Amino acid sequence: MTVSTSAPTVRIGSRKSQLALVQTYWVQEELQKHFPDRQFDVETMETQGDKILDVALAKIGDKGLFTQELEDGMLGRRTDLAVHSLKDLPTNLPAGLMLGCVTKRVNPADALVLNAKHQGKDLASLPEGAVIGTSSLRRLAQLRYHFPHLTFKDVRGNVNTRLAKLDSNEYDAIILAAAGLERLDMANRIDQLIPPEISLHAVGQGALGIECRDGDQEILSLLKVLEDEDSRDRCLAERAFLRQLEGGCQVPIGVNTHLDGDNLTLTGMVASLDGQRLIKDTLSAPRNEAEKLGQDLAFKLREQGAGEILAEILAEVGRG
Ligand SMILES: NCc1[nH]cc(CCC(=O)O)c1CC(=O)O
Repeated sequence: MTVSTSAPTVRIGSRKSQLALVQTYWVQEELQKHFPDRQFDVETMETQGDKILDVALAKIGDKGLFTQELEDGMLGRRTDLAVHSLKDLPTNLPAGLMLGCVTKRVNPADALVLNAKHQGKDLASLPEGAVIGTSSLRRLAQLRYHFPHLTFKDVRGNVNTRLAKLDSNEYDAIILAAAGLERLDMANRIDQLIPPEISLHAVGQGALGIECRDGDQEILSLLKVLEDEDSRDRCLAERAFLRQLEGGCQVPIGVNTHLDGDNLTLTGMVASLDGQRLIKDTLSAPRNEAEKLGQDLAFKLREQGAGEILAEILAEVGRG
């Protein structure tokens, strides 16, 4: 005789933006496919980052702006896991929570999206003074360094809002993550994929990070089916690099990683806001030392002056 025990419903927290929902429904569907006897519900929440749209992101800093309400849900046991774009998940999580899973990464590169009047152009061939929309200090610093003929202007809002501003001629072009456009089925809007020699991507860009209560074995065993080991090891190295450098505010830090068998290579850079100075280096290590690799590269960049650049930015942006 079998006793039927009905396992509790698994509650998944998500932001409400279209991209967040696409990502969360994908996770829900995958979990449902692997565990047809379990029930998976989605609970949407609005985060601070969704509400504050009139202040430049760089000025707000990055203390869980897009994650805190979702984290409160898990700590208060109203939800069991939260789906994030990994790049929005701070490298230090609140006590009681952990990064439970990193999913298979899609293209981590940034993409140039042009206003229709510039069709066929790229970053190098855009006219002098063309206005590029980006709210990321990382994109700003690297693109200024390589393309001093361009001008840059902050752009906020979700992906659809930013595209609407571009199309209404507020900008000549904007920079977005290729991953977000792909997931929203708008890869056709990509005019140029920006190669790593020009701009290193954000830590964790293109992967989803699933957060859960620390040591929640039941949820962790479900999440195992979504884990991609290559993406995880690359992202762990990237996150350790950022954690070791970060002074508590959003700073121009970019990375690139690749795996060659078990050998993991990490390239990282720190740039000044004016794009005048850019410190960049590369290190490799066995993949099972991913986090140590990230830390070691951070120390290497500090030896080359990254600390001074970061201190200047902290002073400039006015937060610690
Ligand atoms: N901070 C916004 C954000 N967070 C994640 C993505 C895109 C998806 C990803 O990088 O995984 C975006 C939009 C963008 O940068 O264009």
